[in-house]
Amino acid sequence: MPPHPPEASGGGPVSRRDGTPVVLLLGGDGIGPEVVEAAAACMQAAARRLGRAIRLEEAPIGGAALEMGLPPLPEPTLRMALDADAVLLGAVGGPRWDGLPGPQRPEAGLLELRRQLGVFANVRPVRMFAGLETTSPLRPEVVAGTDLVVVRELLGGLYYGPRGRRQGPGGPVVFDTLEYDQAQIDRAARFALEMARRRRRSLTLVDKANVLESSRMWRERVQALAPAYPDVAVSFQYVDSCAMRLVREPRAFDVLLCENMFGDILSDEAAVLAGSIGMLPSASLGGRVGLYEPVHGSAPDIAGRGVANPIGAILAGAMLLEWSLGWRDAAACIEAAVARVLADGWRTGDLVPAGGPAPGVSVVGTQALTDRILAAIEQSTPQEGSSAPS
Ligand SMILES: NC(=O)c1ccc[n+]([C@@H]2O[C@H](COP(=O)([O-])OP(=O)(O)OC[C@H]3O[C@@H](n4cnc5c(N)ncnc54)[C@H](O)[C@@H]3O)[C@@H](O)[C@H]2O)c1
Ligand SMILES: CC(C)[C@H](C(=O)O)[C@@H](O)C(=O)O
Ligand SMILES: [Mg+2]
Repeated sequence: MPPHPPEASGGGPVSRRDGTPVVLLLGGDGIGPEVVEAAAACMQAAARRLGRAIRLEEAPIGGAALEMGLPPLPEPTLRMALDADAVLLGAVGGPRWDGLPGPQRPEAGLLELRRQLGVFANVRPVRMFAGLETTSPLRPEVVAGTDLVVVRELLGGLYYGPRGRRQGPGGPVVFDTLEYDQAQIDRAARFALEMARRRRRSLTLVDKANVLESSRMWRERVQALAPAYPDVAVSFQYVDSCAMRLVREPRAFDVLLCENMFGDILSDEAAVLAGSIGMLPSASLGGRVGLYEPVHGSAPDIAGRGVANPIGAILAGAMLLEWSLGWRDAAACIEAAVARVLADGWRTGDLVPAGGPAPGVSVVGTQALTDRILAAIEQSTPQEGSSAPS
């Protein structure tokens, strides 16, 4: 699925013309296009199973755009994203572009896209699927039953604060600034409290309030907002000890609310609880258009080999159907198909533990695993009570 110039697609919010939702696919770099192709096929199959349709468009971003002589977020790509009903992105970045200055790097395209879409709440569910317990390097009895969500603030903190270098009296000086205004904290905190209310009603604010002024303000604001959510148990945990507790007793957590950088780091750590980083999806919400991504990156070490785990992207596609299109039934269809295929023993290589695959497990590539999931979607029984708009 090579990206093509956005102009070629005709553009425009087709959903607003004929009722068919438009999903913009941004494959990006490395394994990004491989896993987005798998996720797009699953979204289409689930929609078809339920008698609906999606219109897919494609555009370049990141290194793929740079290779076309375009900036990392080309203007037509941004326009198509703003006009779409939802955006599914693979990953951006890779060693080929690591020498570029910050604003020209592929990653700058993704950060600008998030900012332009206004998606301040990044939801990263971490769930251990039944049957995968022995794939984690952690003990099965530790990871079994893990079911938590990292809510990562996505548009503030070190990622977007002033940064730079200057000459100081004793030599070069470098700075990155961690800055939040109260409104940014409040909207993320309310989002996480609402999410906790719909889950097991437990929220942990992850911070470094023993050192950072920013963290002290996050605590104050969560304490100020919590009384409006008397059904949610709110607790506070320093990020360093949270990193330890996450791998020691993951079932202690329900919703983890993090500022931007803490959430980035802890969600990659939490991937170990799900067996592999290739398993984790994410949804970036709260803005004009939802942005959905697997949590992993472009994995240059395995790109082009057809071995990437597509499940994180496929589950991100399911989140897209639920959160942006309101198709809970189609999302459930994909989630059940993934669970079924894993329970039947199908795995990509990243889910094989150091000692080798267990009896009954078959290790396959991206396409073969996707084909199994597609077959399971096609064989599924659509659930009652569709949440689809009629
Ligand atoms: N959202 C994004 O676009 C995003 C996220 C993270 C990193 N990146 C970029 O990706 C590049 C590589 O970063 P990295 O190596 O630190 O992280 P990474 O997530 O790409 O890879 C880390 C390790 O996990 C493995 N892995 C990742 N996804 C996998 C999958 N689906 N199936 C099987 N194995 C998988 C990789 O092979 C690698 O060994 C960098 O340029 C980075 O900036 C982009
Ligand atoms: C590629 C990078 C900018 C990105 C981030 O740090 O947000 C990635 O690590 C992620 O987790 O989506
Ligand atoms: Mg990350």
